[in-house]
Amino acid sequence: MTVDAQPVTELPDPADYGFTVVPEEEIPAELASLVERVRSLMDAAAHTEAPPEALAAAADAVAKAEELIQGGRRQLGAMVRYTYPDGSIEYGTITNGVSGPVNPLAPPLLLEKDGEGGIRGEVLLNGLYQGPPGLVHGGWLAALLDQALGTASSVAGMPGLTANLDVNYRDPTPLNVPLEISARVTGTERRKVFVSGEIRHGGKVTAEGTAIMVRLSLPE
Ligand SMILES: CCCCC/C=C\C/C=C\C/C=C\C/C=C\CCCC(=O)SCCNC(=O)CCNC(=O)[C@H](O)C(C)(C)COP(=O)(O)OP(=O)(O)OC[C@H]1O[C@@H](n2cnc3c(N)ncnc32)[C@H](O)[C@@H]1OP(=O)(O)O
Repeated sequence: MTVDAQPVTELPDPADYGFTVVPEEEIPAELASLVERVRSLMDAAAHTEAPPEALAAAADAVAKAEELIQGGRRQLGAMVRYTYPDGSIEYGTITNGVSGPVNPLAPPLLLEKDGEGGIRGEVLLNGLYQGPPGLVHGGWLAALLDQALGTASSVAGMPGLTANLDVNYRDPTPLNVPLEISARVTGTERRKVFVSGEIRHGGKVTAEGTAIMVRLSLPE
């Protein structure tokens, strides 16, 4: 396979393209804690069997909480800048639906470099991500793989968009247990970056995927 999709030495800075960039370490602790609280609230709301009066009182309290944080809304495409322990930098959308640090919908997914050119991470999916009883929804597994595959391409210096994603489900993936995610670049051809990755539970692959990421072609 030819190697034309050369890694760039420095990632493009989204600020040069008009996006707000928030360094991860500058996300207020109070916001992180609110997001965690909302995640927990979503799980509680999805599973509650509390009586109607309690539900009505809870809805009122949530409406009040929402009022408190209105006014001042972040730019839709705002990005977060992560600095890895080796000093290298990575960008993501701050509200990314799979890994955005301020998005309560995103399961807390932290991806780090695996020391061999790829990335790895751990995630625990609760009942909010359920498909079949007790099992993770296949769409969420595909989303997690997509994110990991995109990040693998990006940390290799070749950020891009997913053109094609191919997922195989090998074994049911249980809820409420730690899952391991890994991904790496396997080849390049012109702007195409080929990536592969897996989700494992207890060392066993439950879902695996490959993708073709097409490197961003940015205006000069
Ligand atoms: C703006 C500044 C920002 C700076 C950012 C800095 C840093 C990083 C930022 C972000 C990236 C980091 C992490 C992202 C992590 C995760 C995100 C998850 C991933 C996603 O959630 S992402 C959303 C879903 N994704 C889409 O929304 C894509 C919609 N789509 C398109 O936007 C176009 O379709 C595109 C761009 C894909 C290609 O369009 P294009 O015009 O640029 O290129 P073109 O068509 O010429 O294709 C070039 C070569 O790819 C081959 N090719 C094309 N399509 C193919 C296919 N389907 N299957 C097999 N091969 C295919 C061609 O055959 C040709 O190959 P060949 O060289 O052999 O001829």
